[in-house]
Amino acid sequence: MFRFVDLSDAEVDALEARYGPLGASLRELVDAAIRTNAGDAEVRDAVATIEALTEKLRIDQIEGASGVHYNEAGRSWSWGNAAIGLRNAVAPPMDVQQSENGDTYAEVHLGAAYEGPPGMVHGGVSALLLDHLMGVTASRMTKVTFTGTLTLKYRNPLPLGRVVLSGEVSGEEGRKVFVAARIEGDQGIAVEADGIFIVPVWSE
Ligand SMILES: CCCCCCCC(=O)SCCNC(=O)CCNC(=O)[C@H](O)C(C)(C)COP(=O)(O)OP(=O)(O)OC[C@H]1O[C@@H](n2cnc3c(N)ncnc32)[C@H](O)[C@@H]1OP(=O)(O)O
Repeated sequence: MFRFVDLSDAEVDALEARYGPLGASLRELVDAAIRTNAGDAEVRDAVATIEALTEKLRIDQIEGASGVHYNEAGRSWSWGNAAIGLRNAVAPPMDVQQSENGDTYAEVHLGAAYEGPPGMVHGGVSALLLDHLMGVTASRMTKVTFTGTLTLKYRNPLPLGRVVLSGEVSGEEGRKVFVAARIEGDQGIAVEADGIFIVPVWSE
């Protein structure tokens, strides 16, 4: 499930330097595709070019999904992750910062690809980002935790643009870790979340 890979941090850095720009270009492409007014000929041409690029990348592929990896130094990476995946154009990607006391923080720019109501962030996208940040908060990057229950209160619409997420552990009880978190935009808190994260019995 979590796969050990015999790579040094420098080797992981080199791979991230190779594939990171690919993910960034794809995000630009998604935004451009949503917002373009190009005509029939240009769009047909773009489709052919994209299909040719896809063929090129398909030449050498791994089996299945990207997975979660870690190395001997304890570094962990999940390049396909829907919230933080460096190589995943679906992911903003969110970069979760963790302070010494375990509290978490992330600042993300959500553009046209994350729209739900007009000009607003899709509620499911808020849930995705909160779930991930809260999972990191619960795990403190030292143990495996799975989302058991996530309760969301959508208090205000969240305009597209810069959003800030923050979270902290609010309690622990046996294998259950309770986490509180929120996501806010320029007009204040939009979504509040409470979660119960479980340390699975198999990971103990
Ligand atoms: C660092 C990377 C961060 C990534 C963050 C991403 C977050 C995610 O997306 S995780 C994926 C989504 N979640 C899942 O797929 C979880 C699916 N569910 C499962 O695998 C299991 O049901 C799991 C692991 C939650 C619990 O299984 P198990 O270890 O057998 O727990 P179990 O022994 O039944 O229960 C342990 C305790 O947790 C409680 N509990 C179990 N399930 C839940 C639940 N869904 N909600 C609340 N409490 C629960 C039980 O009541 C029990 O409490 P108590 O000790 O007080 O009796």
